[in-house]
Amino acid sequence: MEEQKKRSIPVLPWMRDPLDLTLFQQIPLHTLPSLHPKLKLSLENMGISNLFPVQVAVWQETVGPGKFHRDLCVNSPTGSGKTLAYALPIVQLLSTRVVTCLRALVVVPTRDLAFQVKRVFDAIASPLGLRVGLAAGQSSVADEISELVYSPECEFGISYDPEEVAFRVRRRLRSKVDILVATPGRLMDHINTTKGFTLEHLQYLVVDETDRLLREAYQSWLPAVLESVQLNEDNSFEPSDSFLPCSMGVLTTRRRCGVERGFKDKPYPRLAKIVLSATITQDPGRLVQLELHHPLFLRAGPMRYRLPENLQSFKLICERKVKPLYLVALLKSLEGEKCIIFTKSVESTHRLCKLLNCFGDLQIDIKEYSGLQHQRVRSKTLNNFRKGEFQVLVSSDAMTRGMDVEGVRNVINYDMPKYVKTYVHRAGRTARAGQTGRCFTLMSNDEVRQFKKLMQKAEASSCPEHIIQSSLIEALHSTYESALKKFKEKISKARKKAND
Ligand SMILES: Nc1ncnc2c1ncn2[C@@H]1O[C@H](COP(=O)(O)OP(=O)(O)OP(=O)(O)O)[C@@H](O)[C@H]1O
Repeated sequence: MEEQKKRSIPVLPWMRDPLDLTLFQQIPLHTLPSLHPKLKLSLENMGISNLFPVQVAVWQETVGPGKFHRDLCVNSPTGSGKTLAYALPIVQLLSTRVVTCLRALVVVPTRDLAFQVKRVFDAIASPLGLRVGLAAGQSSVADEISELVYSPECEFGISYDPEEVAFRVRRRLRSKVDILVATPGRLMDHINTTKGFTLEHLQYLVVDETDRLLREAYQSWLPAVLESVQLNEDNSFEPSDSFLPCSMGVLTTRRRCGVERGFKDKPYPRLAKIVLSATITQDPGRLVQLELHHPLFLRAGPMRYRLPENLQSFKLICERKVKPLYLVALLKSLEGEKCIIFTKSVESTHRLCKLLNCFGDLQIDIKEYSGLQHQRVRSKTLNNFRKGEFQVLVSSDAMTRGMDVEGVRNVINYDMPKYVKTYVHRAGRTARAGQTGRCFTLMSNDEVRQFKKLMQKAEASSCPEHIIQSSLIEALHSTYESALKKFKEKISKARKKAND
């Protein structure tokens, strides 16, 4: 009944006829004739020789024949290369810019994801002389401001007209960056309080992990951005793709023009948008907030949720009270392969990590990554995990969205996810970029049915049971007893310390 009700929720008309990404092939870089040579070189330096299907499709609709006449809504699996799918066309389209000002804004939900996306832009935009900024609370607001805006000296010569002087002062501050990667909170700080920070020249807006960003208002960042841009749209009307400085050092932005239905074919300048997620929302009420222009929906196949092609899913059935034993046995069998364990909450993450570290003979370096930790600690842990300094990360769902760590061979759901979206994002930390990967989900007998339903929504063709020999579990019992004792001692010591 509930399922039927959900199915009957209407979707927006443009979502009913998607462009199927599975019909696109990977293509070698040299077959893209318009690709900027420096961009091609940067990609080659990154070890990239082909573009993935989603990247080809977005390129065609932006730089290619589509010419960005429509906004794009992209629903493509985890690890399919969505970051480069938007970064490449934006960098190519900005490669002819003359003066630096903020032309592209990429909004992502978390700070670690913002660092990751900035790194991708840095690699391809810097060789073209484009500057990329970060507004994610990585440093103090003052430091961040100094990286984003500056005041050019003695630029306009002498003037005796007070109106002109006031105008010049207002316009004095300039952007240091062409592209900004931001989290909503810091973005709003800059919109509201940073002098000289302006979105008036913005031409491209990317909303990554759209469903997550639309789920929470985050200080109404989206209306604030659209409003700041619209203020300027009223003043700039000439359709052109170029960005020219005009007289007196003041910049005029010429946004891409579009032909909107209901506007009697009148072209008007607009902000071009790309919104993406592996689990895009279909909720019309949420999607309309994005004010997409004649949107084109790009989706991989007919299903709403799609798992990476080379992902294998397994279920591991055991009684609740012996779950830690099964987990330890599983970790031992994975023989030090890079692995992320997901739990249901930050508290569970902390406890499980502590408990695993009490297993003396496990000989696997295990670290915690959760919202309970200070951001600095979290980022350091993630960097060390990336570098391969330890093999197992125990994480809360802070890690699920977008994070790309090379070489993660296995994901373990210590706690079964409640929602298919959570499964998709957790499992998607492995089997990225066409690699193989496995996702194990621990569950008790009474959770099996619920898990089956969840997997059906994710179009998982099969999810066999992973069997762990009972002899292995029995052999672990005594180690578990002493680990548990050690764990309890540690917990009570920590409590005592906190109370002192
Ligand atoms: N054309 C390519 N060739 C080889 N590797 C690529 C290519 N494009 C992207 N990659 C790599 O694929 C991995 C996944 O890319 P990315 O993080 O953009 O995926 P995503 O679709 O955004 O995933 P998620 O939905 O989890 O955020 C990255 O390590 C990236 O470097």
